[in-house]
Amino acid sequence: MREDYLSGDEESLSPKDQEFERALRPLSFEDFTGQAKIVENLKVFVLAAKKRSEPLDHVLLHGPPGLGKTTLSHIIANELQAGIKITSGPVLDKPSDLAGLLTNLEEGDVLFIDEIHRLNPIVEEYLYSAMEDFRIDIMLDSGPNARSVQISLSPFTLIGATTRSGLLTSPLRARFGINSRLEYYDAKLLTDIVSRSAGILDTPIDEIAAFEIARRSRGTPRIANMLLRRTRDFAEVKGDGTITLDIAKMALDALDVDEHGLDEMDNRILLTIIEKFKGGPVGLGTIATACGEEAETIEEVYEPFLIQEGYMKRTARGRMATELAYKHLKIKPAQGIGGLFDI
Ligand SMILES: Nc1ncnc2c1ncn2[C@@H]1O[C@H](COP(=O)(O)OP(=O)(O)OP(=O)(O)O)[C@@H](O)[C@H]1O
Ligand SMILES: [Mg+2]
Repeated sequence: MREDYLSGDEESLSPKDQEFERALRPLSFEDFTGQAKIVENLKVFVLAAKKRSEPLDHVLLHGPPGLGKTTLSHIIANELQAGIKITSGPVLDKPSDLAGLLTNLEEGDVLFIDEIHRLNPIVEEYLYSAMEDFRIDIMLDSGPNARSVQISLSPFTLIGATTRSGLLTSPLRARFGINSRLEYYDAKLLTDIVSRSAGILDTPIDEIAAFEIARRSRGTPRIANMLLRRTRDFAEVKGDGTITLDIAKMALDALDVDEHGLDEMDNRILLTIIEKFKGGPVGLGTIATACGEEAETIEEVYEPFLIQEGYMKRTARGRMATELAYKHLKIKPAQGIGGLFDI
């Protein structure tokens, strides 16, 4: 279940979930909690661009799923009072798809390309001149009649979002004037997000219950909102509608979110490294096969959080479980490994 809302794929969400996401999505910088430095900078750049009546520099937003890349892109367009056209890397199959979108942009509009690391390389080449000089050269006809026509574009802002900035080519990356990495949220910020969302949903929630949901949300607003929603179901069925600490704990346990906010797959990954590979180092592909999960998903979704929280390490020879992982799973390191840690 967790994977459904970890993947940002709107299409993978049920219509009810989509409606829910839309209702809770902040629409202005003021509503957007956290990522303070990024937001402060963006506010300045947006204001400056508006003052000069120029389009905002191209923006690259990267970081793990569910931290607010799509949300921020919409906010930037709103704050610029500009139109936004939305597409994604895999959808732009041919240069003509891109050309169609670009020629329809009005001055100052935002073009949002999600999953920009998955652009077809040929399409990407066309994007370079569009980003740099606001023009594209299109080939008309082929064979002896082939000729290239230059089309001028209205100055626009490209916002690219990616969970895998490491996969971007350097020429593409170099063309973004603003490059921001979103970080996981701390429990305090997520408590504010949960409280705000509960307010929008008209669900009474105790502050301490909001904190409990927040601290078990893997540092991720999308997860915090989804856990809030499921918890609200428990409050309505098992309680009087108010989310109390007891209700929150009951719901989170029922959803297999452990005391530290790690979910079933997080724990399976750690357990696999420890039990099957003596704590590592072990390669990502091997872990993936043993866990029955895609290597890409582990690298993009699970691993960043496990590393940030100190459960896992990346070394030149592969992934290793840390002392904290052993403690968390209440496993004593085997002889020879135990010397590494002081448990
Ligand atoms: N800073 C925030 N304050 C309040 N809510 C937020 C914030 N960031 C994200 N959210 C909520 O979390 C949900 C997920 O955010 P969003 O879709 O922008 O993530 P994303 O980074 O684009 O994820 P993905 O990489 O999966 O596309 C949004 O619907 C929004 O309601
Ligand atoms: Mg997104």
